[in-house]
Amino acid sequence: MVAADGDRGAGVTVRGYFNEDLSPAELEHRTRVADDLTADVRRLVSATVLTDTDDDSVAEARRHIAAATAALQRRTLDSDHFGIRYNSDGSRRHWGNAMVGRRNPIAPPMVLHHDAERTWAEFELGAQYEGPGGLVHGGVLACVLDQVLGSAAEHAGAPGMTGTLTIRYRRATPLGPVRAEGRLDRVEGIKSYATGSVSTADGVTVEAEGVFILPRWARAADGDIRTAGGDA
Ligand SMILES: CCCCCCCC/C=C\CCCCCCCC(=O)SCCNC(=O)CCNC(=O)[C@H](O)C(C)(C)COP(=O)(O)OP(=O)(O)OC[C@H]1O[C@@H](n2cnc3c(N)ncnc32)[C@H](O)[C@@H]1OP(=O)(O)O
Repeated sequence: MVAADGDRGAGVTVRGYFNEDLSPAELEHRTRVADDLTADVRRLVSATVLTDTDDDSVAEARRHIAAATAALQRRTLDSDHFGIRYNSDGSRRHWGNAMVGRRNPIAPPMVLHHDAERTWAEFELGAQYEGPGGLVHGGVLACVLDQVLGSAAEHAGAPGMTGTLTIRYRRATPLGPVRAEGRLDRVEGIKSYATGSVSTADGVTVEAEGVFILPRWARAADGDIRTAGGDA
C-alpha cells in the first residue's frame, strides 16, 4: 500500500491515502457514529431548505448549530480532507466522498450495489438537490452518474479518473426516488469505457457515457492501489 500523501519516488506523489488499521470492533463503532451523525445533519440540511418558521425559531436553531459545530471541532482530522483510509487487508473507507461518503451529509447518500455486470443504487434526491422548480439539478445528476460509472469501472477491475463524461438529459427528473446504474463496456489499455443511466418509476431520464483513465501516478504505483480490496 502507498503511504499517506507520500512521495512514491520518481516524483510521484499520491495524496489522500491514509493507512489507518482499525479493529473490526472500532470500525463498527465508528460506522455507527458516522451514520447517525450524518443522518442528523442531512435532516438539518433538508429542514433548512424547507423551513417556514418564524425569525425567533431560526435564531434559536442557529445558536444550536453554532454549538454543534463547536462540539465537532473540538478535535478534527490532521488533514483537510477525509481521503481514502484503508486497513492493511485492503478494505477502504471513502467517507468524505461527495456522492457516497458515509460521513458526508452532502452525499445523497447513494449506497452502491454490484453484481457481475452492473453497479446500481436506489435512493432519494430531495429538496436540497433542486435545479429547475421541483426537478433535480442537472449537475447533481452528472455527479451521480460520474460516481456510478466510475465505481462500475472500478468494481470491474479497471478503475480510473474521469477523463470525459458525456451526459444526455432526455427528460426532466422530478425530485424524489431515483435509480442510477452503470456498467463497464470495454477496456482499451489504461482507458475504461462505461455507460449508464438515471431512471424514475416513469423510465430513463438521463443517459451517460464515461471514459475513465488510469492516471500516470497509478500506473507508477505498481498496482498497489488498483488491487486494493472492498469498501467498508
Ligand atoms: C488503483 C488506482 C486508482 C486510480 C485512480 C482511480 C481514482 C478513482 C477510483 C475509483 C473511482 C470511484 C468512482 C469515482 C467517481 C468519480 C471520479 C472522479 O471524480 S475523478 C475526478 C475528475 N477527473 C479528474 O480530475 C481527471 C483530471 N485529469 C487527469 O488527471 C488526467 O488528465 C488524466 C488522468 C485523465 C489523464 O492524464 P495522464 O497523464 O494519466 O494520461 P495521458 O498520458 O495524458 O493520456 C493517456 C491517454 O488518455 C487519453 N486522454 C487523456 N485525457 C483524456 C480525456 N480527458 N478524455 C479521454 N481521453 C483522454 C490520452 O489521449 C491518451 O490516450 P492515448 O494513449 O494517446 O490513446
